[in-house]
Amino acid sequence: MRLVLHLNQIHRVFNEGTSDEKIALDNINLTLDKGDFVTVIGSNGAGKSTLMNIISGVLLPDHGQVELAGRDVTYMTEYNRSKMIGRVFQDPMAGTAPSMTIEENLAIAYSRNKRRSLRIGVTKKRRELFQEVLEALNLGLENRLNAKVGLLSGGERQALSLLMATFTEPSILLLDEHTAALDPARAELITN
Ligand SMILES: Nc1ncnc2c1ncn2[C@@H]1O[C@H](COP(=O)(O)OP(=O)(O)OP(=O)(O)O)[C@@H](O)[C@H]1O
Repeated sequence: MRLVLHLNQIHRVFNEGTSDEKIALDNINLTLDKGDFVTVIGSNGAGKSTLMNIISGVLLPDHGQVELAGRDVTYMTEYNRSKMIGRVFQDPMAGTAPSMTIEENLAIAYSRNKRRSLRIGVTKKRRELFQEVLEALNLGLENRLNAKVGLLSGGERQALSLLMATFTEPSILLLDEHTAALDPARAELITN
Protein backbone atom coordinates (compact mmCIF):
# COMPACT_ATOMS: atom_id res chain seq x y z
CA MET A 1 0.00 0.00 0.00
CA ARG A 2 1.21 3.53 -0.82
CA LEU A 3 2.44 5.48 2.21
CA VAL A 4 0.97 8.95 2.53
CA LEU A 5 2.76 10.23 5.61
CA HIS A 6 5.84 9.07 7.41
CA LEU A 7 7.28 10.80 10.46
CA ASN A 8 10.72 9.64 11.42
CA GLN A 9 12.11 10.44 14.89
CA ILE A 10 10.52 13.88 15.10
CA HIS A 11 11.93 15.85 18.01
CA ARG A 12 11.02 19.39 19.04
CA VAL A 13 12.08 21.31 22.14
CA PHE A 14 10.94 24.81 23.09
CA ASN A 15 13.13 27.22 25.12
CA GLU A 16 16.00 24.76 25.14
CA GLY A 17 18.55 25.28 27.92
CA THR A 18 16.31 27.60 29.95
CA SER A 19 14.24 26.94 33.06
CA ASP A 20 11.24 27.01 30.70
CA GLU A 21 12.52 24.12 28.57
CA LYS A 22 9.76 21.91 27.20
CA ILE A 23 10.21 18.78 25.15
CA ALA A 24 7.01 18.97 23.09
CA LEU A 25 7.79 15.99 20.83
CA ASP A 26 10.24 13.28 21.83
CA ASN A 27 11.29 11.20 18.82
CA ILE A 28 7.85 10.60 17.34
CA ASN A 29 7.38 7.98 14.61
CA LEU A 30 4.16 7.68 12.63
CA THR A 31 3.26 5.99 9.36
CA LEU A 32 -0.05 6.55 7.61
CA ASP A 33 -1.30 4.69 4.55
CA LYS A 34 -3.89 5.90 2.09
CA GLY A 35 -7.32 5.78 3.74
CA ASP A 36 -6.02 5.71 7.32
CA PHE A 37 -7.95 7.71 9.90
CA VAL A 38 -6.02 8.49 13.05
CA THR A 39 -7.11 10.41 16.14
CA VAL A 40 -4.43 12.08 18.25
CA ILE A 41 -5.45 12.32 21.90
CA GLY A 42 -3.47 14.02 24.66
CA SER A 43 -3.88 16.37 27.60
CA ASN A 44 -3.37 20.13 27.32
CA GLY A 45 0.21 20.85 26.34
CA ALA A 46 0.89 17.25 25.25
CA GLY A 47 2.20 18.40 21.87
CA LYS A 48 -0.72 17.83 19.48
CA SER A 49 -0.62 21.28 17.86
CA THR A 50 3.17 21.11 17.63
CA LEU A 51 2.82 17.83 15.74
CA MET A 52 0.25 19.35 13.34
CA ASN A 53 2.48 22.40 12.84
CA ILE A 54 5.47 20.25 11.97
CA ILE A 55 3.47 18.11 9.52
CA SER A 56 2.07 21.21 7.80
CA GLY A 57 5.38 23.11 7.76
CA VAL A 58 4.57 25.90 10.22
CA LEU A 59 7.38 24.66 12.48
CA LEU A 60 10.64 22.84 11.81
CA PRO A 61 11.63 19.84 13.94
CA ASP A 62 14.98 20.01 15.78
CA HIS A 63 15.70 16.69 14.15
CA GLY A 64 13.81 14.00 12.29
CA GLN A 65 12.13 13.87 8.89
CA VAL A 66 8.64 14.42 7.50
CA GLU A 67 7.88 12.46 4.33
CA LEU A 68 4.78 12.98 2.21
CA ALA A 69 4.05 10.45 -0.53
CA GLY A 70 7.63 9.18 -0.35
CA ARG A 71 9.19 12.64 -0.61
CA ASP A 72 11.19 14.30 2.16
CA VAL A 73 9.36 17.59 2.81
CA THR A 74 10.95 18.46 6.16
CA TYR A 75 12.28 21.76 4.80
CA MET A 76 9.56 22.43 2.22
CA THR A 77 7.65 25.67 2.87
CA GLU A 78 4.17 25.60 4.36
CA TYR A 79 2.82 27.13 1.14
CA ASN A 80 4.26 24.43 -1.09
CA ARG A 81 3.03 21.70 1.24
CA SER A 82 -0.47 23.17 1.29
CA LYS A 83 -1.12 21.61 -2.10
CA MET A 84 -0.94 18.21 -0.40
CA ILE A 85 -2.28 19.08 3.05
CA GLY A 86 -5.67 20.46 4.03
CA ARG A 87 -5.99 21.86 7.53
CA VAL A 88 -8.93 22.94 9.64
CA PHE A 89 -8.28 24.74 12.89
CA GLN A 90 -10.19 24.61 16.16
CA ASP A 91 -10.47 28.39 16.02
CA PRO A 92 -13.11 29.20 13.39
CA MET A 93 -11.38 32.56 12.80
CA ALA A 94 -8.34 30.78 11.38
CA GLY A 95 -8.06 29.32 7.90
CA THR A 96 -10.18 31.91 6.08
CA ALA A 97 -9.70 35.52 4.95
CA PRO A 98 -12.29 37.51 6.98
CA SER A 99 -12.29 40.66 4.85
CA MET A 100 -12.99 38.71 1.67
CA THR A 101 -16.31 37.27 0.54
CA ILE A 102 -17.36 33.61 0.65
CA GLU A 103 -16.92 33.44 -3.12
CA GLU A 104 -13.41 34.96 -2.98
CA ASN A 105 -12.36 32.57 -0.21
CA LEU A 106 -13.62 29.59 -2.20
CA ALA A 107 -11.83 30.88 -5.32
CA ILE A 108 -8.53 31.00 -3.40
CA ALA A 109 -9.06 27.47 -2.08
CA TYR A 110 -10.01 26.24 -5.54
CA SER A 111 -6.91 27.69 -7.18
CA ARG A 112 -4.54 26.39 -4.50
CA ASN A 113 -3.09 23.55 -6.50
CA LYS A 114 -3.59 25.05 -9.92
CA ARG A 115 -0.64 26.43 -11.81
CA ARG A 116 -2.35 29.64 -12.80
CA SER A 117 -2.58 32.37 -10.22
CA LEU A 118 -5.95 33.55 -8.98
CA ARG A 119 -7.83 35.32 -11.74
CA ILE A 120 -9.94 38.29 -10.94
CA GLY A 121 -13.60 37.46 -11.25
CA VAL A 122 -15.34 34.10 -11.03
CA THR A 123 -16.87 32.42 -14.06
CA LYS A 124 -20.53 31.41 -14.09
CA LYS A 125 -19.54 27.76 -14.14
CA ARG A 126 -17.24 28.20 -11.13
CA ARG A 127 -19.96 30.07 -9.23
CA GLU A 128 -22.39 27.21 -9.86
CA LEU A 129 -19.83 24.77 -8.50
CA PHE A 130 -19.39 26.90 -5.35
CA GLN A 131 -23.15 27.06 -4.86
CA GLU A 132 -23.43 23.30 -5.27
CA VAL A 133 -20.79 22.49 -2.65
CA LEU A 134 -22.17 25.10 -0.24
CA GLU A 135 -25.65 23.61 -0.52
CA ALA A 136 -24.30 20.36 0.91
CA LEU A 137 -23.51 22.19 4.18
CA ASN A 138 -27.20 22.99 4.56
CA LEU A 139 -26.43 26.42 6.05
CA GLY A 140 -27.92 28.57 3.30
CA LEU A 141 -24.46 29.94 2.46
CA GLU A 142 -25.09 29.25 -1.24
CA ASN A 143 -27.31 32.36 -1.23
CA ARG A 144 -24.68 34.52 0.47
CA LEU A 145 -21.72 34.22 -1.88
CA ASN A 146 -20.99 37.95 -1.60
CA ALA A 147 -21.12 38.06 2.21
CA LYS A 148 -17.85 38.87 3.98
CA VAL A 149 -16.56 35.78 5.79
CA GLY A 150 -15.74 37.84 8.90
CA LEU A 151 -19.46 38.44 9.38
CA LEU A 152 -20.39 34.73 9.46
CA SER A 153 -21.08 32.95 12.75
CA GLY A 154 -18.28 30.81 14.23
CA GLY A 155 -20.00 27.59 13.10
CA GLU A 156 -20.71 28.86 9.59
CA ARG A 157 -17.11 29.90 9.27
CA GLN A 158 -15.75 26.59 10.56
CA ALA A 159 -17.97 24.68 8.09
CA LEU A 160 -16.69 26.90 5.27
CA SER A 161 -13.06 26.36 6.28
CA LEU A 162 -13.59 22.58 6.19
CA LEU A 163 -15.04 22.90 2.72
CA MET A 164 -12.06 25.00 1.63
CA ALA A 165 -9.58 22.51 3.10
CA THR A 166 -11.12 19.62 1.16
CA PHE A 167 -11.80 21.43 -2.11
CA THR A 168 -8.67 20.28 -3.87
CA GLU A 169 -8.74 16.76 -2.43
CA PRO A 170 -5.50 16.93 -0.45
CA SER A 171 -3.52 13.76 0.33
CA ILE A 172 -3.85 14.49 4.06
CA LEU A 173 -6.48 16.31 6.03
CA LEU A 174 -5.42 17.64 9.46
CA LEU A 175 -8.43 18.40 11.63
CA ASP A 176 -7.88 20.15 14.96
CA GLU A 177 -11.20 19.85 16.79
CA HIS A 178 -12.80 20.89 13.54
CA THR A 179 -16.34 20.65 14.88
CA ALA A 180 -15.72 22.66 18.09
CA ALA A 181 -17.80 25.62 16.86
CA LEU A 182 -20.61 23.54 15.33
CA ASP A 183 -23.86 22.36 16.88
CA PRO A 184 -24.18 18.53 17.21
CA ALA A 185 -26.43 18.06 14.16
CA ARG A 186 -24.17 20.16 11.93
CA ALA A 187 -21.05 18.44 13.31
CA GLU A 188 -22.48 15.06 12.30
CA LEU A 189 -23.44 16.32 8.83
CA ILE A 190 -19.97 17.75 8.23
CA THR A 191 -18.14 14.69 9.54
CA ASN A 192 -20.11 12.36 7.29
N1 LIG B 1 6.12 28.65 20.42
C1 LIG B 1 6.25 28.07 21.61
N2 LIG B 1 7.13 28.54 22.50
C2 LIG B 1 7.31 27.95 23.71
N3 LIG B 1 6.64 26.86 24.10
C3 LIG B 1 5.74 26.35 23.27
C4 LIG B 1 5.49 26.91 21.98
N4 LIG B 1 4.55 26.18 21.36
C5 LIG B 1 4.21 25.20 22.22
N5 LIG B 1 4.93 25.30 23.36
C6 LIG B 1 4.83 24.39 24.52
O1 LIG B 1 4.96 23.06 24.03
C7 LIG B 1 4.03 22.21 24.69
C8 LIG B 1 3.14 21.53 23.66
O2 LIG B 1 2.23 22.52 23.15
P1 LIG B 1 1.09 22.19 22.10
O3 LIG B 1 0.44 23.48 21.74
O4 LIG B 1 1.65 21.37 20.99
O5 LIG B 1 0.10 21.27 22.98
P2 LIG B 1 -1.36 20.71 22.65
O6 LIG B 1 -1.30 19.23 22.89
O7 LIG B 1 -1.79 21.14 21.29
O8 LIG B 1 -2.23 21.42 23.78
P3 LIG B 1 -3.78 21.88 23.85
O9 LIG B 1 -4.61 20.64 23.93
O10 LIG B 1 -3.81 22.64 25.13
O11 LIG B 1 -4.07 22.74 22.65
C9 LIG B 1 3.29 23.07 25.70
O12 LIG B 1 3.93 22.92 26.96
C10 LIG B 1 3.47 24.47 25.18
O13 LIG B 1 3.46 25.44 26.22
